[in-house]
Amino acid sequence: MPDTPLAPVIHGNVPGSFARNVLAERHPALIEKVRAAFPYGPEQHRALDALLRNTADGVIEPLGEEAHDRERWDAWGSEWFGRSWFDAPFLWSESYFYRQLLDAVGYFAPGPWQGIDPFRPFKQAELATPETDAELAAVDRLASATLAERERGLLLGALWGNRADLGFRVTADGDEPGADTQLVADDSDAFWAALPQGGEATVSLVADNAGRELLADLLLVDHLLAHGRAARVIVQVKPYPYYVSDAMTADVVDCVRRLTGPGGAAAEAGGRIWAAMGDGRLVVRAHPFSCAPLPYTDMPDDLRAEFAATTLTVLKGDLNYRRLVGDRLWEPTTSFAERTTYWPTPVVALRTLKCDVITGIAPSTRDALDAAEPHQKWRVSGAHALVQARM
Ligand SMILES: O=P(O)(O)OC[C@@]1(O)O[C@H](CO)[C@@H](O)[C@@H]1O
Repeated sequence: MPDTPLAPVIHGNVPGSFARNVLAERHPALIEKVRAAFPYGPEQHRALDALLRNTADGVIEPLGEEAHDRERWDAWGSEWFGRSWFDAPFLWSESYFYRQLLDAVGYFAPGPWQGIDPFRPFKQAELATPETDAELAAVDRLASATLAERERGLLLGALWGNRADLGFRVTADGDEPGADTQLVADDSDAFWAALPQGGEATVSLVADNAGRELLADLLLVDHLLAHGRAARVIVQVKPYPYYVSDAMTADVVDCVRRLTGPGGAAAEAGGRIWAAMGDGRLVVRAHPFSCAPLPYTDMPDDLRAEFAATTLTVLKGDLNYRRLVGDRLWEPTTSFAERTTYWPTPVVALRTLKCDVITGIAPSTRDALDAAEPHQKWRVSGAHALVQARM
């Protein structure tokens, strides 16, 4: 790791902060949303009530003795047990909240609710929206564009798809990106240059949200494979439901089926993706560390080796960005390249800005954003996005 002085780790105990708002507002709202989405029984209602009370003013409890991943969570941060949710590092407390929510709804326990994704109704609803129809129809228009336009459109589609995360929507104002959307950094030329046609590259894509974001990601992946910019793509998803809409293998399946449905260019892409999964050019992986409450600097050797065996890694979304550069209050001009030197391949981040963490922007960009938006709202509003590369 380079010499950049470390910025403070983000905690949820700072009044008025984004992190505190997530713990105090977003999580309770999410519990109620999940509760309303399923005909859960009394046991689950009691557990959800308990979680609601606990996150507000209780202390963090360890997982039950029977939990299959108790040891793992002990290793990932048993020092936070017995403390307030607000005093633990934000990344840790948020991740653990999702783990506890799964316990409350019986996701891991043997029984009828085992394996029922509490976020599935929201993910599915998104795949059925008119906006999704419109996006798939737009793939036809892209097919007749020049190659450069098509590549720009596919990359921006995957980028802005990240605004659609369902956790963000629990508390965000407004739904769709507005006209004021803009890129605060754009290294997309470096991304394409790293993947020349016929270069036999293997690309790792660390996915973020299911639904529209994943559809756009898969269309980008299809393009990389179909145009010889990659010979193989490994898509990393989550092994269990996480951060509301994070993609799992089931969501990849839903998206591929959705793509193949409507006909036209999207369906052709869906057919190619299906075939690529069949012959191993597109591989889906779900490593347990994908749901770890830790930065990627702590990734285990086996996962590091998986990434190291590839040509380039693309990390999607806000949470992956936090884990990539560290969940800290960086000065926005902190070097992205320095923060990511530890990553075993060249790395590209595609994210919309929905939390306090930001690195790698020019001083003039920071100054313009600070001047335009009081209280640095640009960091969290989802109205801005970036493509950052370290080659
Ligand atoms: O990773 P994603 O889906 O782009 O965003 C996740 C998110 O909505 O959740 C976190 C706060 O709860 C932030 O990192 C971000 O706002």
